[in-house]
Parts: sequence; structure tokens; C-alpha cells
Amino acid sequence: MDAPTTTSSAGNDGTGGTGGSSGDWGWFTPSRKRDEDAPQGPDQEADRSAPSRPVNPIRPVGTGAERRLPAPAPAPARAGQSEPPSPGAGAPPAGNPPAGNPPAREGEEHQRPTETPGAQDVRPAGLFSDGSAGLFSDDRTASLDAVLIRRTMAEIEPIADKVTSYFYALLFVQHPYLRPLFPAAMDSQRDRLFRALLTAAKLVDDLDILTEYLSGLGRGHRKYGTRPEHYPAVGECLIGALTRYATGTWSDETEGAWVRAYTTISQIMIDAAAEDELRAPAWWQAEVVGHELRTPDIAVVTVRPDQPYPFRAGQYTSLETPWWPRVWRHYSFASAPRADGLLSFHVKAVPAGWVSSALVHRARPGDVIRLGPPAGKMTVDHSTDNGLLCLGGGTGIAPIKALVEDVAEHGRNRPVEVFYGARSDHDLYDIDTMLRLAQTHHWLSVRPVVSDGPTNGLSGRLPDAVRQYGPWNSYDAYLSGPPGMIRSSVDTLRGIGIPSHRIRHDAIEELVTAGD
Ligand SMILES: NC(=O)C1=CN([C@@H]2O[C@H](COP(=O)(O)OP(=O)(O)OC[C@H]3O[C@@H](n4cnc5c(N)ncnc54)[C@H](O)[C@@H]3O)[C@@H](O)[C@H]2O)C=CC1
Repeated sequence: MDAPTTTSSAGNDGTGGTGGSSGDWGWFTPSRKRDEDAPQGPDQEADRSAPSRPVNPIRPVGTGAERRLPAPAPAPARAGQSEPPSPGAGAPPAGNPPAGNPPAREGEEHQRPTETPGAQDVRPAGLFSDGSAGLFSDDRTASLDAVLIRRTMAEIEPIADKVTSYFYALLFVQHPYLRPLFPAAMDSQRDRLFRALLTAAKLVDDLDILTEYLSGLGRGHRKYGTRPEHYPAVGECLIGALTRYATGTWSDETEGAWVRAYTTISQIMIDAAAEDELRAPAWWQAEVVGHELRTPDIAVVTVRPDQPYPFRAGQYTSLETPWWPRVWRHYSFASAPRADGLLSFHVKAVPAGWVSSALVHRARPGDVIRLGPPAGKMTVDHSTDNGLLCLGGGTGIAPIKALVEDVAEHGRNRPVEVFYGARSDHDLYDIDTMLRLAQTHHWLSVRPVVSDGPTNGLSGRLPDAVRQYGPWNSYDAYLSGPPGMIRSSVDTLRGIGIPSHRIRHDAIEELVTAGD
């Protein structure tokens, strides 16, 4: 089992930390060498030309207070000039650990949105729902570090696969003890790393949001057994991979920017994990107590955690089954917190989805799974009486149902309008529950919307159906479902006048954020 992280911050282990935020190049010496001392390992071609990098690790330093100073916009350093690392921002390390011995190809579970979207989608929920924050759109006002980091990202984006493969080759050759923390099949892990980099690159100048994002990431990493001393190794290899592949934009200045960024990132994650350790377990064990097959591919799975599991309706968690150790997937809670402490999830088995298939076709009462911490911000704002316009597509109805229960428990009569979309009537696996809720609560209406077949409900796609009703200007919108549905719904809702800050949904990209 993964061990919890220690509470100590890196940098105080006597191996070069300066004890302050200034740091110095003594523990991270830039090197211009490119092709010497290549490591041996899985990527032999890559390894032959691996850059010769000192093994001095990046050491996160400084205090939380120091890091909350505004992100620096350092004057450009001349080539070869040393520059002390200082807070900036950037790229989190890899996260998802290890599968036991999964099938050759890692399929997407699709239990949470996972398509590769535009940069605006790689975000913590709700942060950029106005869609304005294209990755490089704010370069005019960005700090120099941010500009340098984004240039690197732009350069490597088309070759992200190569860069991440190389990064992991370096990591596992130079630090083989880290290999067991990662899945046996690394396909989706590579994507995760790059998505995390993109996210951090975009957030470089927004320290508050970056801190929130990375804190979640740090807390989520506890369940993997990530420890403070692992971060420098990851940072070294990340810089090594960038050095090799971002040749068009790489310079001492760029390297300085990345070192500062990574130093900040790792420290935020380490601190968040340490704080979290004081109040929550790294993971929960939960026994399956209910397993109801609603369609041949969709199951409602109910579990009993081994200790209290605090969360809010609308949030999600990461989940690991005993059949694929260290392969974690996200699922939303399908109910608001219950008095009996039970949690339920709606799981659709997707092709090549190891976890989803195991949960649907294999899990039975008595099986024990693991849960990570709750995450996500698609929660009800109880400080307003605005109505809730809820769009749930497919198993995306799960958190919508939780939101409805949450409103019911708060006892305030707010209108809640649910549009429940599916491909066919048959796929509306939870319609009975939703209609029962609507019968119980006069403030709730539920409309089934079927896109691909005959129906007694509404026909067409969810956003089009919503457009036929309204007006929605006094409503807050909550969206949950496949990525395409979220994107087109956001467009539609903005088009009909719901301001971006009142449209909530989970990150379209699976958030490495949540620690996965
Ligand atoms: N299980 C869970 O806890 C949660 C799952 N999700 C996500 O919900 C999705 C559910 O997948 P399925 O049940 O297979 O849904 P699906 O693919 O059958 O689609 C559900 C609905 O979304 C509509 N839709 C799909 N693409 C659309 C587009 N581009 N524009 C407009 N409408 C579109 C469909 O017409 C249908 O009404 C997955 O992506 C999953 O990641 C999201 C939140 C929670």
C-alpha cells in the first residue's frame, strides 16, 4: 500500500536546500551539455543523446508566506548568468501510479470527461468558464517567466508524446525506485503529465489559482505514496526532457524560469499534502455493499467507507479497484452525503476501460475498493436563491442527482430544472429515480432528452432542448456529461445570456488536478 507522505518539506534535508526562497544554482546547476553521459534504459535512442545533467535535485524551498508574494517578473538574465530560483509557476510532476499488470492498452474510462480539449478546458472547475483564457492569449501581460514557459510549451506541444516518453525513460532509468509508483502501462500517464504542464503553464501568473490547483494535486498525490524527496528527481528529469526537445526556445533564461516554476510547484504540493495529512487519511477503504446493473453496461455501485468520508454534493473522487492496483479513475458521487455514510457511483463500462469494466462486470458486495479524497467545485451555491439549470448527459446525471438532493436538504424552494440527456430511451437508466424526485419536490422538473432515437420525451441534443425553454437569466447552470456536451452547452448557455461565472462544470480535461 502506498505510504502517506511525510510532513517535512523538501529542502530541509541538508542536501542543498538554502532554507529560503532565494535558493541558488548551487543545487541546480544549468548545463549546456547535451549529449554526454546518456542514461541507459527503455528509450535507447533517446538515451544515447540524453543531456548530461547534474543529478543535484531541484529543492523546493521557502515558506508558504513567501510563495504568496506576487509571482516575479525577473529581468532577463544573460546567457550563462546565474539567477536564484524564486517563485514562479509551472509544471507539476507526474502523478498516477501504477497498475498491477493491466492490459496492453489503457482505455479511457469516460466516467469523467477525458477528451483532449482546447487549453481553456484544462482547468480546475469553473476557473475559466468564460472561455477567455486561451493558453497563450495573455502573453502581453504575462511575466517573463510565464512567457518563457509558454514558449517552451508551444514548442513541445506537437511532440508531446516524445517529450513525455523521454521524460519517463529518464525518470525510470535514473530513479528506478520510482517506477513502482506508476502504472505498468504508461499511455494515459503521458497525457496526464502534459496536461498538467499545460495547466500550470497557463496559470503561471495567477498564484492564487495555481496554488489552489496544485494544492489539490498535492493532496491527491498522497494516495500514490508520493513523498517530498520524489519531487527533485521528477524536476531534474523534466528539465532534462525539455532541454533535449525544446531546442528552439531553450536558453539559460528559460531553464531558470522552469526551475523557479517547478520549485514553486513542488513546494505547494508538498505543503498541501503535509497539511492534509494532519486531518485526513491518504485514502479510504470502502466495501461494496450494493451493485445494481441498470443496463448491460451501467451499474450503480454503493460502498461503505471504513471511516467517515466528508464531501459535498456535486464533487467527485478517485477510485481504485483491487483488480487494477494503482489505476485510479474519477467518479462523481451520485448522492448527497447520507446519514448512513454510504456512497454511490454510476459506472458505465467502456471498451478497454479497466476500472469501469471491473466495477460493472466484476465487482460484487464484499469487495473492497479504495477512494481518494473528494475534489471538484461543482457544488450548490446556497448563498443565493437563483434557480438551478442542470444538464446531465448519460452517467453525467450522477452528480446532478446529488445536487437535487442537496437542494432538497437545504429546504429552500429554489426552482431546479433538470434536462437529462441520453442517446436512447433505453439509456435513460436513472429516469425513474429522477422522476420520483420530481414528484416529491414541486420545485423540481425533470425533462428527458433523447438524441438518437424515438422517444416520448424531448428529441435532440441537450443544448438545443434547453434553448427551447427559459428564460434562464435568473438561473445558475450545472453541466455534467461527455466533453462534447459540456462544450456545446457552455456555448449555448453563454449565447442565451447566462454569464460565464454562473456556469459550473468539472474540468473537461480529466484534472491531473484531482491528483490523478
Ligand atoms: N459517471 C460519473 O460519475 C460521471 C460521468 N461523467 C461523464 O459523462 C459521460 C457519460 O457518457 P455516456 O453515458 O456514454 O454519455 P453519451 O455519450 O451517451 O451522451 C450522453 C448525452 O450527451 C449528449 N451529447 C454527447 N455528445 C454531445 C455533443 N457533442 N453535444 C451535445 N450533446 C452531446 C448525447 O446526445 C446524450 O444526450 C462520460 O464522458 C463521463 O466521463 C461526468 C460526470 C460524472
